[in-house]
Amino acid sequence: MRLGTPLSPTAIRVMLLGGGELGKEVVIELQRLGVETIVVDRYADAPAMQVAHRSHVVTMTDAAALRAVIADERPHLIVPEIEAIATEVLAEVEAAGTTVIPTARATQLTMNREGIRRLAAEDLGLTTSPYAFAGSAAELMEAAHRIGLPVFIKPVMSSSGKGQSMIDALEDAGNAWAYAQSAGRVETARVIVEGRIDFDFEITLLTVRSLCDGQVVTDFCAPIGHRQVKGDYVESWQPQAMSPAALASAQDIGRKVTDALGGLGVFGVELFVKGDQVWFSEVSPRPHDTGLVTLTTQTMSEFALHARAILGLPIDVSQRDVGASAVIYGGMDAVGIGYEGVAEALLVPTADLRLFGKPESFERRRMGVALALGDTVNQARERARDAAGRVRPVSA
Ligand SMILES: Nc1ncnc2c1ncn2[C@@H]1O[C@H](COP(=O)(O)OP(=O)(O)OP(=O)(O)O)[C@@H](O)[C@H]1O
Ligand SMILES: NCC(=O)N[C@@H]1O[C@H](COP(=O)([O-])[O-])[C@@H](O)[C@H]1O
Ligand SMILES: [Mg+2]
Repeated sequence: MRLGTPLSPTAIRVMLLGGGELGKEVVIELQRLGVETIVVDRYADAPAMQVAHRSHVVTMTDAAALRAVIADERPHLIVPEIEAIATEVLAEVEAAGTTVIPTARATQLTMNREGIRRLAAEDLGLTTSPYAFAGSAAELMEAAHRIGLPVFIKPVMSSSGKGQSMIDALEDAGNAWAYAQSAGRVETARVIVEGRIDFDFEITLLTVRSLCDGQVVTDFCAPIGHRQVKGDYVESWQPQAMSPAALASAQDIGRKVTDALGGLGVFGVELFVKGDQVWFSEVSPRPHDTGLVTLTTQTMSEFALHARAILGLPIDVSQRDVGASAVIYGGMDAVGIGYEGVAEALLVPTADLRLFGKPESFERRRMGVALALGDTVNQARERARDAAGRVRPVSA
């Protein structure tokens, strides 16, 4: 693809659907290459909007509204950034000649847990947790009984743990159903019920499909370990030590899943690991929140890798340093909050920060992240947690 000058007839226009913290870093990388960037999200002043050429506030689950903004902007590339988009519109625009990253089909399959789970387990034969889908509280209870407790319940369309719960008694099925209905990213009366995998650790295997001499090649970043609380990541580190057999198996799964989804760009392949055994959990067809750590550990962060790969440019997945990330939550429901303790946080050796600039804080909304390096993963984790803990969100 020939790059051009933004805001001129030669411009390459990239539209992000979703403008959170992950999209913000992708936009910054695209800006560095002189790409014209347009960000669409459900609310004004989303992080990526603040660094893009233009932005639009659109209900992206509304097919007509999404169609209209795409027709208006005529982007060359559409980059979905969040799990709440009317994906049928992406299939339409792809058929009409616009590139969807990685592909419209991949976004359709991954936006709904049912699509990706059936592809992985039933078509590709990958090992996953036992699972069933339920469309009512009664079906949920029946599925939980069949799979065996404890089970995880998640809305089929959700992310960052929204609407997710774990139950270890059948009488809690009704509450889990109600919670899933109330808190998913999109209203859908369907949940996945998954048996619990008793893993030693879980990883994100960032897998990149890029062009090399006109051929698609697959590269893997070093595995990223992470810790989740209430279905949301709170800490990540790179590399996660694992046996050669488990790593080979993880890469084999990563390759199979991303080959099946196709297209170009970064994928976050989520895997559970116990000894040499690896289970596929899910995959994001875009940069992954746990991959924020690559902002400090890799030669090219996952965001730079995504920007380069989708433009058909060469990439380098090498890791330079051992590092970690720790999430900074808002800790309060308030608009336009302040951040104290930033100087103290940056006094932690090697520490760096990203404050996303989200206009509104919620108790459990991710507002920033601390990054740090170390001689060991443990040292990097301690530093990142220390730095994150020194940042104190305060109301206006
Ligand atoms: N079947 C399972 N067995 C054990 N742990 C699980 C299972 N399913 C989910 N978890 C735990 O919950 C976390 C979140 O689950 P999952 O990734 O499916 O949710 P999500 O809403 O898509 O989150 P995100 O958008 O952050 O990836 C997992 O990373 C894992 O820690
Ligand atoms: N696990 C997926 C993930 O981390 N997605 C990231 O969070 C944003 C939404 O945040 P918000 O809910 O605070 O608006 C998304 O836009 C994306 O950047
Ligand atoms: Mg996940």
